[in-house]
Amino acid sequence: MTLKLQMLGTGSAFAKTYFNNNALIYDEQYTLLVDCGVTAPQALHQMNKPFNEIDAVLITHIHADHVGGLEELAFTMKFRFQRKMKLYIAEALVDTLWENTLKGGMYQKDEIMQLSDVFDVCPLKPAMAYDITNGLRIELLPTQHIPGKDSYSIYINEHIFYSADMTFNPLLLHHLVNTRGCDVMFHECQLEGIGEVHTTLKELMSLPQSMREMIYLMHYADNKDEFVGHTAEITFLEQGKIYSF
Ligand SMILES: Nc1ccn([C@@H]2O[C@@H]3COP(=O)(O)O[C@H]3[C@H]2O)c(=O)n1
Ligand SMILES: [Zn+2]
Ligand SMILES: [Zn+2]
Repeated sequence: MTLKLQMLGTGSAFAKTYFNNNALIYDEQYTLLVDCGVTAPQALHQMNKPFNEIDAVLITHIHADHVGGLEELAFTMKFRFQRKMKLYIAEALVDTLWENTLKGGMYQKDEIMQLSDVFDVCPLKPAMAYDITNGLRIELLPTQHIPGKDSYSIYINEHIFYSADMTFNPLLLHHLVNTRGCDVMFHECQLEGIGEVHTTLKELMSLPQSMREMIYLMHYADNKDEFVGHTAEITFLEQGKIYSF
């Protein structure tokens, strides 16, 4: 199963030269949007890709750079394309996405009263694999990001780890490589400072060479170019480029 991945953006939450860290995953004619941040509508517009060319959206956690574009996506689907997009979301996030994020902007008496009025909601149980298509299997892995906040990484097709936002978890990374056949990691990265809610480049550099070779960095700050050439075997993911795995 070969998948294609294209980052809509590779920036950290407040980056200004990169769009939010959101991805398109392609399996032949099927397109899954992974996270839909504030900048996702603009990024898709620049790629000439209207919302109705996307089959489903999956969200990893509730921060504006991951869900801030959902209101525009859902309104556009409802009023312009007259249909709902499929929304893959951890079951623990369903109520809070509506009550604490979307309801304020989207509520409309008798028309939009709940999340299922604007999305075809598909709640996912963590640590359970789901076949989205014949060639795309996803599993949400609960990971630490912000204290008390549910947040998930994604394990794709039994060999690709997509961290989303998380603090460094070398035990999980070793476990995935040693017992689950992981050989590619798209990992978020804080280039400088202490990683209170993110994983730092320094932490990723502390992994063995064999694991560094698997890592593609994403969710990085505007000064990323200062670090090119200083990441040993680790590679930077480039916004807009299509990768095959
Ligand atoms: N305890 C926190 C909480 C949040 N933040 C910043 O807010 C951003 C929210 O999106 P993010 O991509 O998770 O990155 C977070 C931090 O930049 C932070 O730096 N410390
Ligand atoms: Zn983020
Ligand atoms: Zn976050």
